[in-house]
Amino acid sequence: MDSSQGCFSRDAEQRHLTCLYTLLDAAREQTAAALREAQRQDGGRTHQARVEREVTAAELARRLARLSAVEHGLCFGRIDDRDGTTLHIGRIGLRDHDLEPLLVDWRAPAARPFYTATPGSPGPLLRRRHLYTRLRTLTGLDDEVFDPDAMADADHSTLVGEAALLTAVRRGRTGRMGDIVATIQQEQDQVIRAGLPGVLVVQGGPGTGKTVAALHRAAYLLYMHRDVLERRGVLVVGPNATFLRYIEQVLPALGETEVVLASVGELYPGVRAGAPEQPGAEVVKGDLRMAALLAAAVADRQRVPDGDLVVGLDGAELRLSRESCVRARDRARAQGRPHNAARPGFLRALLVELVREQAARLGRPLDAEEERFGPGELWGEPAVRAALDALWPPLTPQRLLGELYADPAALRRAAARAEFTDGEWQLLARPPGSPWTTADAPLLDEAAELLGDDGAQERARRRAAERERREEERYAQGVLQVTGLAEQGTVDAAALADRYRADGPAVSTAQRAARDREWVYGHVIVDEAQELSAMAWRTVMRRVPTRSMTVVGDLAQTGSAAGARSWGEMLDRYVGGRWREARLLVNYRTPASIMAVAADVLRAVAPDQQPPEPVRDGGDPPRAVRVPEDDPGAGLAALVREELAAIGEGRLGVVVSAGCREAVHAALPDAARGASPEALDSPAVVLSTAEAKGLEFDAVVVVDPAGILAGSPKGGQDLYVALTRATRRLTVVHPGPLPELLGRLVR
Ligand SMILES: Nc1ncnc2c1ncn2[C@@H]1O[C@H](COP(=O)(O)OP(=O)(O)OP(=O)(O)O)[C@@H](O)[C@H]1O
Repeated sequence: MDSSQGCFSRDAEQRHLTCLYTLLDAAREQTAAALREAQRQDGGRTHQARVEREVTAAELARRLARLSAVEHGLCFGRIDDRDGTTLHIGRIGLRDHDLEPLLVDWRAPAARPFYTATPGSPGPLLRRRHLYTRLRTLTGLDDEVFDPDAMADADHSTLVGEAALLTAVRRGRTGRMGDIVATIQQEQDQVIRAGLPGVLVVQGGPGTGKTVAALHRAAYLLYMHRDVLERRGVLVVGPNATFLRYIEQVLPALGETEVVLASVGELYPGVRAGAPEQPGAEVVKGDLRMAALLAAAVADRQRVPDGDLVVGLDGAELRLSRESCVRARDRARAQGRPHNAARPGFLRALLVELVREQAARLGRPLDAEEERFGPGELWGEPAVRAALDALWPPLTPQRLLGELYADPAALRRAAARAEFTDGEWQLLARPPGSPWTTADAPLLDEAAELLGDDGAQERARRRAAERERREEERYAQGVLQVTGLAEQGTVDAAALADRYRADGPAVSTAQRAARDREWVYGHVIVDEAQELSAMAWRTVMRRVPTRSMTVVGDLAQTGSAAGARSWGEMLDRYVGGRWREARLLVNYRTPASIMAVAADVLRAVAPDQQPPEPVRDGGDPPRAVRVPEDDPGAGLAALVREELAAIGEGRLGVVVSAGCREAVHAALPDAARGASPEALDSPAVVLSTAEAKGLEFDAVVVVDPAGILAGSPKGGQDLYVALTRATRRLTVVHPGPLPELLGRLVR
C-alpha cells in the first residue's frame, strides 16, 4: 500500500531522508579529517607512540568504513506510537545538532516494535512504515496501520511487514548474501536479540534465515555489548571458504568490521586446510578418541634408549644408564606440562647426569664451575644435542601429525592406546608431506595443546618480526633518499615502513585474534553447525571458555558422517545440558512448489524432521529432464542457457553427484567451479552438495539425484540440501530412471 497520509507525507519523508544524508555526510567528513590528521602525524620515534597512532588511525578508519557501509538504505522504516511518538529506523543512529535522535539504530531497544508488531499483536504501535529508496531518493512507502478497535477480528498472520518481506524475498540473487534489517521477522528478532551469555542453538530448516539471523545477531551483540566484544571480538565459523565469501559482505553492510570469519579448516592459524579427504578418514579424524590417540602419539615421542645412552665426543664416549634416562623422563612427565614445555627440564636433568658421569669416569668429584657451566657446554656439542633431541624432540603440531601419519608402526601403537581398530587407524596413514585436510585442523589444534611451547617459538616469531621490520625500515630509508623526501623531513623511515606493510600492523582485535591460536573470543557463532565433528567442537570450545555461543544449524541437513545427530550429543559434554534452543519455522527462500518436492525427500529419509513452511506461494513448477545414462552431460549446455535466460541477471547453480562431476564440467566449460570462492561472481557455477551447503541461487539444476542419494550414507540429506538451494526455478536432470521420491516433479 502506497500512502501519503499522516504527518509525514511522501515529500516530508524525502525531506527527512535528505536531512539524514546531510548528517551522514557531515559525520563522514569529520571522521575523514580526523583520520587524515592521525595519518599526517608521524607518531614520534618511540615504538609505543607509533603503535598509539596506528591504533587511533585504525579506529577512525573503522568508523569511516562503518559510515560508508550504511549509504544504501540508510533509513528504511518508521514507527508511530499511539502516544504520538514517531521514530525513523535505520542502519545507524543519527542525531541533529541539538542531539535530538533523527534516526534510531535498528539494534536499539527503541526500534524493537518495528520488528515485533503484528496485526494481531501491535503493541504500542499505530503504524509501521517501510521506506523504499534508490540511492538517496525515496521511491515508495508501504504502511501498515494497526487499528486497536479492530484487533479482535484482526488477521492473525505472524508475518511482519508482509508486503516489504515478499518484495525482499523475491529479489534476484547476486551471489552474495545481503542484510535483512528492513524485514527481520518476529521469530528471527528473538534470536538476534537473545542475551549474550550461554549457548543458544538455532535449529531451522533450509531458508529459514538461520545464517542471516546469526550475522545480524553478531552485529546486535557488538552494538549492545561493545565494551566486552570489541576487545575480545566475535568469531563466526562457517563450513568452507566459498560460504564465507558468500556471507562476508553482510556484516560490513550492518556496520560491523570487528568479526573474524573462519572455516573449520582455518581455525588453526597459519594453516589453510582443505585438501580432499580419503574416504572414511573424516569420521575417524572427527572421533573424540583422536584426543587419546594424539596424547599417546606425543608420549611415544618421549623415549628412553633400549640400553645405556652412549654419545661419542672428541674420540671419547659419554655414557648414561638407561635407569637415569627413565628417571628423568618420568620426572618430566610427572610435572603434567605439555611436551615442549616439559622438555627443558628433561634435557637439563640428562645434561647434569652426563656431566656427573663424565667427572666420575675421570675419577674425580665435580667442582662448582663444572656443575654450573658443564651442562650448557655439553648442550653446545652437536652430538649431545642430537642424542638428547632424539629422546625428547622439540615438536610442532605439523611435525607430530605429519610424521605420525607417515609412520604405520607409530600409528598402530597410538591407535591401540585409544582403542581404534586396525580398519580405523589404517585410514589415517598417508605419505609424508601430504596436504592438510579440513579434518586435520582440529587435530593440529589438539596437538598444539598437548605440545605447548617452550618459549622458543614465540622468541623466534618475535625475532623474525623484528628482522622484517628492520628490513622494511632500511628499504624505506632508501626510498626517502632517492625521492629527496628525507631532506624535507616530512616523514621518517619508520612511519613510511609502516605504510608499506601489506596488511599493516595487527592493531584491530579481529586481526590479532585471527593470528593467535590461544585467543579467547567474547562470542562465537557456529553456522552449519551440524557438520562439525566432535574434534572440531573441542577446537571451537577452546576459543570460548565462557561458552557464550550461538550454534546455528539443521540436523535434517547433516551431510558429514562425522557430523551431529543431535545437539545434545555435541554440546552436553561442554555445557551439561545448559543450552537453550530456538526454532525457526518459516522458509523465506524456496517457493512452495519446490519445497513440496524437497519435503517428499525429507519424509522419506528423515521422517522425524519437519520441513519449514514456505512463505512464498507458487513459483515455476519444478521439472525433471531425463538424459542418457552413459552421457549425463547431454543437452546440459542448452538447458543451462535456457535457465539463465529465464532468470535474467540472477545466479544459477548446478549441483552434481561426484560420479557426474567430470561429465558436467566437460559439458559446461564456461561455468565456474564451486571449490573457489570467486566462483560466486560467475552467472553459473558447478558445485558438489557439500559445496552448495548454505548457498542459494535463482535457478538450480540438480544433476544425477540417484547418484547423490547413493553417494554417501547421508545421500538423502544431501539431496534435500541440493533441492532447497533454489529461490525461483528447479530442474532435476536424471540419467536413468527418476528416483521414486521425486515423483512429484513435472516430466
Ligand atoms: N526476514 C527476512 N527478510 C528478507 N529475507 C530474508 C529474511 N529471512 C531470511 N531471508 C532470506 O532468505 C534466504 C535464506 O536465508 P539463510 O541463508 O539465512 O537461511 P538458512 O536457514 O541459513 O538456510 P540453509 O539452512 O539452507 O543454509 C536468504 O536470501 C535471506 O536473505
